[in-house]
Amino acid sequence: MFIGAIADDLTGATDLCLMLARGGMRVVQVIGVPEAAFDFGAADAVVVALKSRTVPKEDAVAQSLAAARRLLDAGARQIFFKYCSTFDSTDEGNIGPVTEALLEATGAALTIACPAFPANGRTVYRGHLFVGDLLLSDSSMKDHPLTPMRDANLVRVLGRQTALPVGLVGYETVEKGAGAIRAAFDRAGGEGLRMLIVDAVTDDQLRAIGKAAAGLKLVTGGSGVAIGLPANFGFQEGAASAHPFSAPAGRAAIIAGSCSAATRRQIAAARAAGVPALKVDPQEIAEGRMTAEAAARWAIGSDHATPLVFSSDDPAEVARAQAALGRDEAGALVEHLLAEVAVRLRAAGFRRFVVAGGETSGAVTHALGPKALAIGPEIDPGVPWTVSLGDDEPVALALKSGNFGTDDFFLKAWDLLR
Ligand SMILES: Nc1ncnc2c1ncn2[C@@H]1O[C@H](COP(=O)(O)OP(=O)(O)O)[C@@H](O)[C@H]1O
Ligand SMILES: O=C(O)[C@@H](O)C(=O)COP(=O)(O)O
Repeated sequence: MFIGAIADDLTGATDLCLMLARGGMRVVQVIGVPEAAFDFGAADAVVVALKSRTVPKEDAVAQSLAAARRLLDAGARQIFFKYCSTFDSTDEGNIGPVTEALLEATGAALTIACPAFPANGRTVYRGHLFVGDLLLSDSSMKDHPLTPMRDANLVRVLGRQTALPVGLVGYETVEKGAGAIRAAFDRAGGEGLRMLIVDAVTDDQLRAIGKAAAGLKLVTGGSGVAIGLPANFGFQEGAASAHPFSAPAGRAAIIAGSCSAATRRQIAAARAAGVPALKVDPQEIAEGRMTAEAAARWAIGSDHATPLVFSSDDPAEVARAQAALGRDEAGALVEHLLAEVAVRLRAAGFRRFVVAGGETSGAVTHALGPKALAIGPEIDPGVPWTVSLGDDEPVALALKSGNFGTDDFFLKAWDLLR
């Protein structure tokens, strides 16, 4: 194993797997901290998918450390901590505390933090994160149900999450290439800095950052900064690496718990194209007026190829549900219901699921119970099809990050399985 990665959510893990596979590596995604006896097979890179983005920071640190120990014991040469390309976190964490713990576990003096992912419009300039043309704090991420992002200055955001000194490697340095970037790392290390936000606006800059990071025991960021890492171990971008992929036959459904702008557009496009959709509302769930049994029965009874069950709503409605129920309770009610719907659908013969939302994907995947996922073809940047491994009843899962994918994602994803 060359790269051992820890991802703070399920969609982020598949996103990273896709990037490493495109870099020529054989990649396996493990669900949750693997047991000591877990057989990683011939994987060049293993991505452990946690659901640690919004849990209390102590839990996130404990889970991440347990995963890191397994990966280091299995021989991982470099540890990668994957978080969201929109730096989803709160002032408590979990990016800062987990990075601190992983620095200690790996014995690394210094690491980088780079969420840039130009293919999906995430760029970092002078330490500020942009989503498309907007600063993070002006983007729809300011209204995220669990991790509203209202400051685009990542040095400041990360600085609030850690007592360790945070610095910046600016655009002028990154432009000069890997040698200059490595020299900046050395200088920063000499000054006692421990975490460096790194500017990047293009894939070529990310490749240079990856090359400069060859000597770092710990790298942190979005999947974008992983673009240059496989080459450090002799792998070639584009080399055939994916597991042979074949999706199990069976019925299909779309399950959406993301309230992100892209997911809401995708739902609108699917409905406009005639996909039947059932909306589940947190207050109806809390009052027992909507149940998983009823939602699953609706999907099973549908004569459409890909019925859609969703909770996604606009910021005003999310705020209303949160005011009535509490933020975490509203989220948990929806996650549990959608996960149970998936379990009931599988029992009824459904074998193909598109799931929208990182927390939602975590809940659904944990409920379905696979231990690992094999990575299949790319639907859109950052979103591959996957198939569950070591499962009596394998399922094909497309775990879509809330803000990824074109508007027709829920319509076109199935074409790759035909
Ligand atoms: N209508 C709603 N009201 C309140 N919370 C909701 C609603 N729909 C979904 N949620 C919660 O919002 C969170 C969305 O997070 P996630 O699934 O990670 O999506 P994303 O990928 O867009 O971040 C989940 O915890 C989900 O249960
Ligand atoms: O880096 C990214 O943007 C994604 O891989 C990711 O982690 C997104 O998380 P969700 O939007 O919560 O799915």
